[in-house]
Order: sequence, then C-alpha cells, then structure tokens
Amino acid sequence: LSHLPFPKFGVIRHHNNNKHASSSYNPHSDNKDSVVSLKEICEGHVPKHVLKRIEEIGYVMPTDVQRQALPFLFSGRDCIIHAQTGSGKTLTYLLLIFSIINITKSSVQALVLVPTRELGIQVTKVARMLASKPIGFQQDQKSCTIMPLLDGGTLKRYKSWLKAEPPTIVIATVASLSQILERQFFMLESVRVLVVDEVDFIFNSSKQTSSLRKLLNSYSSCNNRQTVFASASIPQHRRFLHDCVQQKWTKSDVVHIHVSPVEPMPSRLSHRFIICDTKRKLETLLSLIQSDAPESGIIFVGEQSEKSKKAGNSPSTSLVCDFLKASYQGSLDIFLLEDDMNFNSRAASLLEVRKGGGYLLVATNIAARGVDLPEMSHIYNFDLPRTATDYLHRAGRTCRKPFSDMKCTVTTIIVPEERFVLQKYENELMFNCEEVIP
Ligand SMILES: Nc1ncnc2c1ncn2[C@@H]1O[C@H](COP(=O)(O)OP(=O)(O)OP(=O)(O)O)[C@@H](O)[C@H]1O
Repeated sequence: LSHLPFPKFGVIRHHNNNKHASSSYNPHSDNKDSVVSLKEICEGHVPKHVLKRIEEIGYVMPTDVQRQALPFLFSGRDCIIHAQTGSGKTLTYLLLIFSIINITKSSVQALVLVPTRELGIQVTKVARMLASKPIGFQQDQKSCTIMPLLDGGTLKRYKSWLKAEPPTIVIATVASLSQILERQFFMLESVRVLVVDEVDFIFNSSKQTSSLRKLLNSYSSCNNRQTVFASASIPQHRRFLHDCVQQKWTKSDVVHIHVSPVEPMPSRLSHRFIICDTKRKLETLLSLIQSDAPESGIIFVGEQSEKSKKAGNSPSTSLVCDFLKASYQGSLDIFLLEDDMNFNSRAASLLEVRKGGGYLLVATNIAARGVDLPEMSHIYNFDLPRTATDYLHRAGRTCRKPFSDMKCTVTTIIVPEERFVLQKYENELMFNCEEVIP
C-alpha cells in the first residue's frame, strides 16, 4: 500500500488453527467514519483517467465493501468479498483490475467469471464505462479492450477477435471460457487477476463446478495470479475459506472480507407474506399488485420441473405472464425472462426493462443473481424460493442504490404448509416477515 493504511477498525481473525495465514476481516465494529472518498482510496493505484471516470459517473464516496476491501486488494492479497446484495462488489473488483492491467501489453490480463450471460453483459457494460476516456482526456491513446465471452456468442467470432488483438479484460461464463481454452485459442498464463463473481452459485451448479475447478487449478496457478471471489452469500464460509487454501484456489494468506455479517439483507427492505390456496395464487398476486401499485417490480416464479416439461405443460412463468397480460389493468408493462427463452428474447426483455419506464418482470431465478435493474419498489415471490440463499438474492434485486433511503417490499405468496419453511429462512437470514391478511 502506498499512502493509505489498512482500515484501523475491525479485526483480522485467523482461521484454520493457524495452519495457514488466511484471515477473516470482520468489520462488525466498523466505526463508519468514512470521510475518505473513493478517489482517495484509489489514488496511486488506479489510473487517473479511470479516477476521473468514477467521478463523472457519480461514484464519489465508497460503499462499505469498497472502503474495506480495496486496501487489501491493492496490496495484492487474494480476497473473498462477502457483502450484501447491491453493496457495490462489481466496482470493487473492477477497480482492482484497472489498478493491475497494463494497456501497453497485448495480452489478456484480467478475467471475470460470471454465472449467466445477463450478468456478463452487465459487468462488461460497467467495465467499458470505466475504461472509456473522460471528458478532456486525449482520445488517441491506446485504450483497454474488454471482451465478453458469453453463452450464446459464436466461437468463430471469439477466435478471430482473440487472434487479431487479445483483449485486456475478458468477462466470461464458465462454459464459454472452457470451450475456448480447450481449443487453445488462448491461455490463462498472462492473466494477473482472476475474479469469480457469484462464486457460491457457480460452485453449486452441477454444470459449472468441475470446469471452474479446472480453471482455478489446471489452466492457471494461484501463485501466478491474484484471485478474488465475490458473493452476497457464501454458505459455510469458514469451510470455503479452508477449501480455498487446501485446494490451492487462492494463496494461503487469502482474506475474507465479511461486510454486514449480522444483517445479510439491506435493512431498507420490509418483508411480508400472504397465505392462500394454490388455486388462488394468481388472483392473490393480482390483488397484491393492485393494492400496492408498485413503481416497478419483479415477480419470481419457480423453474418448471423436467417432469412437467415432459408432460407438455406450460411453464408457470408463461401462465403468470399471460394471466397478468389479460387481467392487470394498470400502467406497467409486463415482460418475461426465463432460462428457456432464446438469448435474443432474453436480451430484448432486459433492454425493455432497462429503458426505465414502469415494468413488471415475470422471471425465474435467472434474474436473481447479480442483475442490477432500474430501481423497483416491489418483489413478489409467486413461488417460495427453494433455499434461504435464493430468497436473499431474489430480495436483493431491490434496494440497490447504496446511498438512498428508498423503502422496498418483498412479498411471498405461500400455501399454509410452507409457513414453517419461510420461518426457517427468517431465522437463517435474520429478518422478520409480517403476515398480510387478505
Ligand atoms: N461508490 C458508489 N457510489 C454510488 N453508487 C455505487 C457505488 N458503488 C456501486 N454503486 C452502485 O450500486 C449498485 C449495486 O452495485 P453492484 O451491482 O456492484 O452490487 P453487488 O454488490 O454486486 O450486488 P449483488 O450481490 O446483488 O450482485 C449499482 O447500481 C452501482 O452502480
């Protein structure tokens, strides 16, 4: 670190019976006397034109996670960034990347792995926004190139891009990156920083976990790169920290930055539930929407089971969407986003939502991870999420403006037998759900 000390507050706790130097930074005693601006934290590490850009965009003060993680990241430590949804983890790891890359070198120097194409497009957009030249800066200098390598793109196009001029930063889904690496279109040797966003999701996905392990161990070594894992939820984080060192996914002095450990969910969120029979769920949803009059909202619906698909049934998402289109009389536009849609239709839905008018987005969990949509006031769980972690990420699509005090509501529609499951989530995530009596 050049000029800024590590945060004075908080403690660094050693884990693993001191066998490893890995540590957990617990900011629970954070005194929050944050008068240091984001620019001051980054000065001396991040290039001047990026610092100017963060100010132009309006990132002036750091969020808690940025204030706590950036000094460790700039010092070269591997980090597990574990902080609330909407807390600004993306900007945190992108600032590290901009502090490390050297644009005069023609090689891939930073790699960000994401679980979905949608999140990849979003991260690419933020990275490009930071990389673009600020007003008044010379335009003729070589600038950093950022390549999204995402599911749905064509391998041929990626190959010719990588051959013509290797991008400085690659933002990739695990499957697409693995295909490229297997064909040896490029190697990870030159990568100096590797970020895995929504790391718990990728490790939990049967389709992605073995490829991720390969990327972390076979295609590159933790000794030759700085490794960053990020998520709002890292279940059994002590175990994960231990695995990181044991499996050599990170170096042994990896730091666990755990922001808001006792309050994993934004406190501006209020939670409600309503009990009804399965047959009355659609009418219940409609009357909730009519009485809430949301500015915008997401309606999360469970994924269709393989059995139901084989039986030729329509997915619940389509049923909900069609029902709302036929019965909802308000001014909000209704869009659908689910895994089985083709990539163009998925992109079109997100584009419409991002235009910023009032909307109701009927979505599966595909919209639950990382996606930063225009501020919405309401989330509806038409189906109870399968796990507390799913609840956390669905709820976290709202209340995403770090310095705003906008209040948002999450409402879960349950059948009587599901009350105890929701109660379990309340205990696990430490929030309180109030019953809405129809
Ligand atoms: N320092 C800052 N000042 C103002 N806004 C910020 C700052 N940092 C990030 N933001 C904004 O906060 C919002 C949430 O940030 P981001 O998407 O990085 O959250 P996240 O921590 O990755 O959440 P999730 O766990 O849901 O993926 C974004 O709209 C981003 O532009």
